[in-house]
Amino acid sequence: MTYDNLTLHTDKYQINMMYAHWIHGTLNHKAVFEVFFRKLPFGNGYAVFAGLERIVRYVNSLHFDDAAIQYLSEQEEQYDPAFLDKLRGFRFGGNISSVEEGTIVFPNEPLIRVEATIFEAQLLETAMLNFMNFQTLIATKASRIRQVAPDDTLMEFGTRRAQEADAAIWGARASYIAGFDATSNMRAGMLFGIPSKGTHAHAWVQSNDSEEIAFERYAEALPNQVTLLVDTYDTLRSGVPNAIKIAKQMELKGKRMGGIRLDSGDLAYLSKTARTMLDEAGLSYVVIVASNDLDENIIFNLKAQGAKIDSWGVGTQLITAADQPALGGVYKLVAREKDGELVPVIKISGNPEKVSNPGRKDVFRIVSRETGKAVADYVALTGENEVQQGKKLKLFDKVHSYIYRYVDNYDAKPLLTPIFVDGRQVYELPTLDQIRSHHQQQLALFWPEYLRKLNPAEYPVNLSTTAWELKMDLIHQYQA
Ligand SMILES: Nc1ncnc2c1ncn2[C@@H]1O[C@H](COP(=O)(O)OP(=O)(O)OP(=O)(O)O)[C@@H](O)[C@H]1O
Ligand SMILES: O=P(O)(O)OC[C@H]1O[C@H](OP(=O)(O)OP(=O)(O)O)[C@H](O)[C@@H]1O
Ligand SMILES: O=C(O)c1cccnc1
Repeated sequence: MTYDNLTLHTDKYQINMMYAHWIHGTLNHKAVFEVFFRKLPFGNGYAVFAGLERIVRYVNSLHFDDAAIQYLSEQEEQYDPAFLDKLRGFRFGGNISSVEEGTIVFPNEPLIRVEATIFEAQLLETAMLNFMNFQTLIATKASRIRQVAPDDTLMEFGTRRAQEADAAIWGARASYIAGFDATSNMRAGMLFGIPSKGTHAHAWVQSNDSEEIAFERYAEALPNQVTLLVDTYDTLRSGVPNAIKIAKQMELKGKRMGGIRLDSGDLAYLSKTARTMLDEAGLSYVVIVASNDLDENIIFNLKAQGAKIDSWGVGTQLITAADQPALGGVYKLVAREKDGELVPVIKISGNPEKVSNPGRKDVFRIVSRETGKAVADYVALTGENEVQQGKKLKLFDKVHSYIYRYVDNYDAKPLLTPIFVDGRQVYELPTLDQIRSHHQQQLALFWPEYLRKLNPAEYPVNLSTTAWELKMDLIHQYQA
């Protein structure tokens, strides 16, 4: 069965809560939800926000079609048929603001804000988190890999190991946002305009009578772009010498071999030796590609060992974010309509880190006018004007509030951009290349201490005094 409508791509409890609001006549009460995560993945110092394009497409496409209504009518909840009629007319009519894709983001700041009827806002939670959590996770992983190989070619090779087809293509896109150069996935290439690249598999060599014949025939078929996999039988004794032979034959025809690929064994030793062999044969233009369960740590290590690798194919570890396979982004109610007014709400938890920040908020990146570098992100309640007016701000530690400093002479860049207003898309989706360059500009805003891969400095995300006081007031109210 193929069924592309994502409206039921939600948890049942959302539908049940919508139903309960409908039953009690509270469905049109206004609600404000915010998306944020509490902990950075991979021990990284930042995350790379991604997923917005998918969210925009999803919100625009929301509608309960006949098949969805039929399915809902068969549930053990026995929803009232009048509720199902209500769903038939469902369209998202609220506001969504979001951080733009490629933006560097941090824990405990609002990344997406949804303001709508509780009925509408509740439906969106699951799918939005699904898209944002996965794509942000993969973009962050890709960014770490880019950091250790700033000048090399990075190819995303993960489709065969990805958690199914959507993860493969949206993961390829997230990797490209964060600085990968290409993907092996042709569908991702076609859908998103990501450059696609490929070498060949061991099967190509095995399906020919010899390695040399395999190389010759491959180079004949693809004379303008050929990278030969040299490790099927014996990398240094057979693969590299055969590749050199073919490269020389290509030169006679006025062609140049692209590269060789190493996919097993000691990649540092093999690449250095292969580089020497190629150079001695006058083939310094032939690049060395490596693959085989690579991640940022192995690549960093290989570079430290002096490996002569120009191009990296990274699959499993990237597309599955193997060392941390989920980002814990959440969708929390921060304000609701009560007696016709929007009032802030809080979620109390035994774990102090999980107590939510109440109230409808905005987030600003405070950039020093002296250095051009980001100083802190500042989370303020909507309507607080100090930050927009460039007034002196008090930045205090959220755990030890007696530790504080002041900033002035800054630019405050709002991170949340209006995407939907009254259900209408007001944001023009940028091209993928615009998103990539936005990401590069974002990186340039931060001191390297926040960006380093190992034990990065913690970038401050500060609550405004007013937002902090609101939180304390609500905590005290609940305790009383
Ligand atoms: N010089 C090196 N330093 C650190 N790690 C390396 C080095 N060379 C290769 N690796 C990594 O070591 C891991 C283990 O390689 P493994 O021994 O499985 O490769 P292999 O010999 O190709 O085996 P297989 O054929 O099963 O892939 C891989 O993730 C690979 O990227
Ligand atoms: O190692 P990853 O980072 O996941 O990158 C993708 C892997 O997929 C291929 O191996 P596979 O054994 O599936 O096929 P092959 O015959 O082409 O080597 C390729 O050779 C890479 O090793
Ligand atoms: O093109 C390649 O070399 C490739 C593509 C996908 C997976 N492994 C390798």
